[in-house]
Amino acid sequence: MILIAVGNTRTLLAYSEDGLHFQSISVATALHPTHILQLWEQTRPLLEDEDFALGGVVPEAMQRWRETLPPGRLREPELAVFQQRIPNSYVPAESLGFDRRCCLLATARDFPTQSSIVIDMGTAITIDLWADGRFQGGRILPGITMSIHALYLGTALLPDLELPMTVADTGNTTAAAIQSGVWHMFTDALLGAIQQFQGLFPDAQVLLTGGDAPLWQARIPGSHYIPDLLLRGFYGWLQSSS
Ligand SMILES: Nc1ncnc2c1ncn2[C@@H]1O[C@H](COP(=O)(O)OP(=O)(O)OP(=O)(O)O)[C@@H](O)[C@H]1O
Ligand SMILES: CC(C)(CO)[C@@H](O)C(=O)NCCC(=O)O
Ligand SMILES: [K+]
Repeated sequence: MILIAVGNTRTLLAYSEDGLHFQSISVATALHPTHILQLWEQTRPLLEDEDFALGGVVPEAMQRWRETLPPGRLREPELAVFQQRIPNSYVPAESLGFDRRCCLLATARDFPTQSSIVIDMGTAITIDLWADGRFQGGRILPGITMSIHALYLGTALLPDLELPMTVADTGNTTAAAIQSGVWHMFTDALLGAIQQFQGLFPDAQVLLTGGDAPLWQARIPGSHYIPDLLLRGFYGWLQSSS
Protein backbone atom coordinates (compact mmCIF):
# COMPACT_ATOMS: atom_id res chain seq x y z
CA MET A 1 0.00 0.00 0.00
CA ILE A 2 1.21 3.49 -0.90
CA LEU A 3 0.22 6.35 1.42
CA ILE A 4 -0.54 9.70 -0.24
CA ALA A 5 -0.69 12.71 2.12
CA VAL A 6 -1.56 15.95 0.35
CA GLY A 7 -0.27 19.13 2.04
CA ASN A 8 -0.75 22.70 0.85
CA THR A 9 2.79 22.93 -0.58
CA ARG A 10 4.14 19.39 -0.60
CA THR A 11 2.59 15.96 -1.13
CA LEU A 12 4.16 12.94 0.57
CA LEU A 13 4.12 9.48 -0.99
CA ALA A 14 5.24 6.73 1.36
CA TYR A 15 5.60 2.99 1.78
CA SER A 16 6.16 1.15 5.05
CA GLU A 17 6.28 -2.44 6.26
CA ASP A 18 6.03 -1.67 9.99
CA GLY A 19 4.39 1.76 10.31
CA LEU A 20 7.55 3.19 11.92
CA HIS A 21 10.05 3.40 9.09
CA PHE A 22 9.05 4.93 5.77
CA GLN A 23 10.38 5.02 2.28
CA SER A 24 9.00 8.36 1.09
CA ILE A 25 9.23 11.17 -1.41
CA SER A 26 8.04 14.77 -1.05
CA VAL A 27 6.87 16.47 -4.25
CA ALA A 28 5.08 19.69 -5.16
CA THR A 29 1.32 19.34 -4.60
CA ALA A 30 0.78 21.30 -7.82
CA LEU A 31 2.15 18.43 -9.96
CA HIS A 32 -0.35 16.11 -11.62
CA PRO A 33 -0.75 12.68 -9.93
CA THR A 34 0.39 10.89 -13.11
CA HIS A 35 3.66 12.80 -12.96
CA ILE A 36 4.00 12.19 -9.19
CA LEU A 37 3.55 8.43 -9.73
CA GLN A 38 6.33 8.49 -12.34
CA LEU A 39 8.60 10.15 -9.77
CA TRP A 40 7.60 7.53 -7.20
CA GLU A 41 8.55 4.71 -9.52
CA GLN A 42 12.15 5.95 -9.41
CA THR A 43 12.03 5.10 -5.67
CA ARG A 44 10.07 1.86 -5.75
CA PRO A 45 8.24 0.11 -8.60
CA LEU A 46 4.44 0.02 -8.30
CA LEU A 47 2.80 -3.41 -8.17
CA GLU A 48 0.25 -4.34 -10.82
CA ASP A 49 -2.51 -4.36 -8.15
CA GLU A 50 -1.01 -1.73 -5.79
CA ASP A 51 -3.39 -0.29 -3.17
CA PHE A 52 -3.35 3.41 -2.27
CA ALA A 53 -4.51 5.40 0.73
CA LEU A 54 -5.34 9.08 0.30
CA GLY A 55 -5.62 11.89 2.85
CA GLY A 56 -4.91 15.60 2.80
CA VAL A 57 -5.91 19.22 3.18
CA VAL A 58 -6.25 20.33 -0.47
CA PRO A 59 -9.64 19.18 -1.87
CA GLU A 60 -8.82 19.98 -5.52
CA ALA A 61 -5.55 18.06 -5.49
CA MET A 62 -7.24 15.14 -3.74
CA GLN A 63 -9.96 15.09 -6.40
CA ARG A 64 -7.26 14.78 -9.08
CA TRP A 65 -5.92 11.71 -7.24
CA ARG A 66 -9.42 10.15 -7.07
CA GLU A 67 -9.79 10.67 -10.82
CA THR A 68 -6.34 9.21 -11.57
CA LEU A 69 -6.26 6.07 -9.40
CA PRO A 70 -8.44 2.99 -10.07
CA PRO A 71 -11.51 3.29 -7.76
CA GLY A 72 -11.22 -0.20 -6.24
CA ARG A 73 -7.61 0.49 -5.29
CA LEU A 74 -8.15 3.68 -3.27
CA ARG A 75 -8.90 3.85 0.46
CA GLU A 76 -9.59 6.94 2.54
CA PRO A 77 -9.35 6.89 6.35
CA GLU A 78 -12.61 7.01 8.30
CA LEU A 79 -13.60 9.96 10.49
CA ALA A 80 -15.39 7.63 12.95
CA VAL A 81 -12.14 5.81 13.74
CA PHE A 82 -10.42 9.12 14.50
CA GLN A 83 -13.32 10.29 16.68
CA GLN A 84 -13.17 7.08 18.67
CA ARG A 85 -9.39 7.20 19.18
CA ILE A 86 -9.09 10.94 19.83
CA PRO A 87 -11.91 12.35 21.97
CA ASN A 88 -12.29 16.05 21.14
CA SER A 89 -14.64 19.04 21.12
CA TYR A 90 -13.69 20.41 17.67
CA VAL A 91 -16.69 21.75 15.70
CA PRO A 92 -17.67 20.77 13.16
CA ALA A 93 -15.83 17.50 13.81
CA GLU A 94 -14.97 16.93 10.14
CA SER A 95 -13.27 20.32 9.79
CA LEU A 96 -10.14 19.37 11.73
CA GLY A 97 -7.27 19.09 9.21
CA PHE A 98 -6.09 15.65 8.10
CA ASP A 99 -2.46 16.45 8.98
CA ARG A 100 -3.44 17.51 12.51
CA ARG A 101 -5.46 14.31 12.93
CA CYS A 102 -2.55 12.12 11.84
CA CYS A 103 -0.10 13.83 14.21
CA LEU A 104 -2.58 13.49 17.09
CA LEU A 105 -3.16 9.78 16.36
CA ALA A 106 0.58 9.03 16.36
CA THR A 107 1.08 11.05 19.54
CA ALA A 108 -1.83 9.41 21.35
CA ARG A 109 -0.62 5.96 20.41
CA ASP A 110 3.00 6.57 21.47
CA PHE A 111 2.17 8.63 24.57
CA PRO A 112 -1.38 7.75 25.65
CA THR A 113 -1.07 9.08 29.20
CA GLN A 114 1.55 11.82 28.82
CA SER A 115 0.55 15.31 27.72
CA SER A 116 2.05 16.44 24.41
CA ILE A 117 2.22 19.73 22.55
CA VAL A 118 2.38 18.84 18.85
CA ILE A 119 3.86 21.55 16.63
CA ASP A 120 3.62 20.95 12.87
CA MET A 121 5.61 23.54 10.92
CA GLY A 122 4.42 23.30 7.33
CA THR A 123 2.81 25.79 4.96
CA ALA A 124 0.82 26.81 8.01
CA ILE A 125 1.88 26.05 11.59
CA THR A 126 -0.36 24.18 14.01
CA ILE A 127 0.15 23.86 17.76
CA ASP A 128 -2.12 21.14 19.15
CA LEU A 129 -2.52 19.91 22.71
CA TRP A 130 -3.04 16.25 23.61
CA ALA A 131 -3.70 15.92 27.37
CA ASP A 132 -5.94 14.03 29.77
CA GLY A 133 -6.69 11.50 27.00
CA ARG A 134 -8.24 14.18 24.74
CA PHE A 135 -7.37 16.65 22.01
CA GLN A 136 -7.78 19.83 24.04
CA GLY A 137 -7.71 22.17 20.99
CA GLY A 138 -4.94 24.13 19.35
CA ARG A 139 -3.71 27.10 17.37
CA ILE A 140 -3.24 27.80 13.65
CA LEU A 141 -0.57 30.30 12.56
CA PRO A 142 0.76 31.30 9.16
CA GLY A 143 3.91 29.36 8.21
CA ILE A 144 7.35 30.92 8.01
CA THR A 145 7.72 30.99 4.22
CA MET A 146 4.14 32.29 3.95
CA SER A 147 4.84 35.08 6.46
CA ILE A 148 7.95 36.28 4.66
CA HIS A 149 6.06 36.14 1.37
CA ALA A 150 3.12 38.12 2.82
CA LEU A 151 5.45 41.04 3.64
CA TYR A 152 6.61 41.04 0.03
CA LEU A 153 3.06 40.85 -1.38
CA GLY A 154 1.65 43.56 0.89
CA THR A 155 4.34 46.21 0.45
CA ALA A 156 6.14 48.06 -2.34
CA LEU A 157 9.70 47.94 -0.99
CA LEU A 158 10.11 44.63 0.83
CA PRO A 159 11.83 41.78 -1.03
CA ASP A 160 10.88 38.09 -1.02
CA LEU A 161 13.47 36.13 0.99
CA GLU A 162 14.40 32.46 1.06
CA LEU A 163 14.81 30.19 4.06
CA PRO A 164 16.95 29.39 6.01
CA MET A 165 17.48 32.67 7.81
CA THR A 166 20.46 34.08 9.62
CA VAL A 167 19.19 36.17 12.48
CA ALA A 168 20.33 39.23 14.40
CA ASP A 169 18.44 40.80 17.31
CA THR A 170 18.35 44.10 15.44
CA GLY A 171 18.58 44.15 11.64
CA ASN A 172 20.57 46.83 9.82
CA THR A 173 19.49 45.93 6.31
CA THR A 174 15.95 45.40 5.00
CA ALA A 175 16.57 41.67 4.68
CA ALA A 176 18.10 41.37 8.16
CA ALA A 177 15.21 43.35 9.67
CA ILE A 178 12.62 41.10 8.03
CA GLN A 179 14.50 38.00 9.14
CA SER A 180 14.80 39.27 12.67
CA GLY A 181 11.12 40.19 12.82
CA VAL A 182 9.80 36.91 11.41
CA TRP A 183 12.21 34.75 13.39
CA HIS A 184 11.36 36.42 16.71
CA MET A 185 7.64 36.46 15.95
CA PHE A 186 7.66 32.67 15.63
CA THR A 187 10.08 31.97 18.45
CA ASP A 188 7.94 34.05 20.80
CA ALA A 189 4.66 32.55 19.52
CA LEU A 190 5.89 28.98 19.95
CA LEU A 191 7.57 29.52 23.31
CA GLY A 192 4.50 31.43 24.52
CA ALA A 193 2.11 28.66 23.53
CA ILE A 194 4.36 26.04 25.13
CA GLN A 195 4.53 28.06 28.36
CA GLN A 196 0.75 28.51 28.48
CA PHE A 197 -0.02 24.87 27.66
CA GLN A 198 2.55 23.66 30.21
CA GLY A 199 0.85 25.96 32.74
CA LEU A 200 -2.29 23.86 32.20
CA PHE A 201 -0.50 20.49 31.91
CA PRO A 202 2.97 20.69 33.52
CA ASP A 203 4.03 17.26 32.22
CA ALA A 204 3.52 18.31 28.57
CA GLN A 205 6.42 17.40 26.27
CA VAL A 206 7.00 19.22 22.97
CA LEU A 207 6.97 17.27 19.69
CA LEU A 208 8.06 19.06 16.50
CA THR A 209 7.39 17.93 12.95
CA GLY A 210 6.95 19.35 9.42
CA GLY A 211 9.24 20.82 6.78
CA ASP A 212 10.44 23.81 8.81
CA ALA A 213 10.83 21.99 12.15
CA PRO A 214 14.58 21.25 11.86
CA LEU A 215 15.25 25.01 11.64
CA TRP A 216 13.47 25.61 14.93
CA GLN A 217 14.38 22.70 17.14
CA ALA A 218 17.46 24.34 18.64
CA ARG A 219 15.33 27.32 19.76
CA ILE A 220 12.86 25.19 21.66
CA PRO A 221 14.66 23.67 24.64
CA GLY A 222 13.82 20.03 25.32
CA SER A 223 11.74 19.62 22.15
CA HIS A 224 11.78 16.36 20.21
CA TYR A 225 11.90 16.40 16.40
CA ILE A 226 9.89 13.52 14.91
CA PRO A 227 10.16 13.66 11.10
CA ASP A 228 7.56 11.01 10.25
CA LEU A 229 4.91 11.81 12.86
CA LEU A 230 2.18 12.45 10.25
CA LEU A 231 2.98 9.28 8.29
CA ARG A 232 3.04 7.17 11.46
CA GLY A 233 -0.38 8.45 12.40
CA PHE A 234 -1.75 7.95 8.89
CA TYR A 235 -0.48 4.35 8.78
CA GLY A 236 -1.97 3.53 12.19
CA TRP A 237 -5.29 5.14 11.26
CA LEU A 238 -5.62 2.87 8.21
CA GLN A 239 -4.80 -0.25 10.21
CA SER A 240 -7.62 0.40 12.63
CA SER A 241 -10.07 1.38 9.85
CA SER A 242 -10.18 -1.93 8.02
N1 LIG B 1 10.67 22.92 -2.48
C1 LIG B 1 9.99 23.54 -1.50
N2 LIG B 1 8.97 24.36 -1.80
C2 LIG B 1 8.29 25.00 -0.85
N3 LIG B 1 8.55 24.87 0.46
C3 LIG B 1 9.53 24.07 0.82
C4 LIG B 1 10.30 23.35 -0.11
N4 LIG B 1 11.19 22.60 0.58
C5 LIG B 1 10.99 22.84 1.86
N5 LIG B 1 10.01 23.74 2.04
C6 LIG B 1 9.60 24.23 3.34
O1 LIG B 1 8.66 23.31 3.81
C7 LIG B 1 7.55 23.98 4.36
C8 LIG B 1 6.37 23.11 4.07
O2 LIG B 1 6.53 22.02 4.97
P1 LIG B 1 5.74 20.66 4.91
O3 LIG B 1 6.24 19.88 3.76
O4 LIG B 1 5.77 20.10 6.28
O5 LIG B 1 4.31 21.23 4.70
P2 LIG B 1 3.21 21.05 3.61
O6 LIG B 1 2.87 19.62 3.57
O7 LIG B 1 3.54 21.74 2.38
O8 LIG B 1 2.17 21.94 4.27
P3 LIG B 1 0.87 21.66 5.05
O9 LIG B 1 0.99 20.25 5.57
O10 LIG B 1 0.92 22.71 6.09
O11 LIG B 1 -0.18 21.88 4.06
C9 LIG B 1 7.50 25.36 3.75
O12 LIG B 1 7.12 26.29 4.72
C10 LIG B 1 8.95 25.60 3.29
O13 LIG B 1 9.65 26.40 4.19
C1 LIG C 1 -4.32 24.21 9.33
C2 LIG C 1 -3.77 23.46 8.14
C3 LIG C 1 -3.67 24.40 6.93
C4 LIG C 1 -2.35 23.00 8.52
O1 LIG C 1 -1.78 22.31 7.48
C5 LIG C 1 -4.63 22.20 7.82
O2 LIG C 1 -4.65 21.34 8.92
C6 LIG C 1 -6.04 22.57 7.44
O3 LIG C 1 -6.32 22.99 6.35
N1 LIG C 1 -6.99 22.38 8.42
C7 LIG C 1 -8.40 22.61 8.23
C8 LIG C 1 -8.94 23.54 9.26
C9 LIG C 1 -8.77 23.10 10.71
O4 LIG C 1 -7.92 22.28 11.04
O5 LIG C 1 -9.55 23.60 11.53
K1 LIG D 1 2.39 19.84 7.42
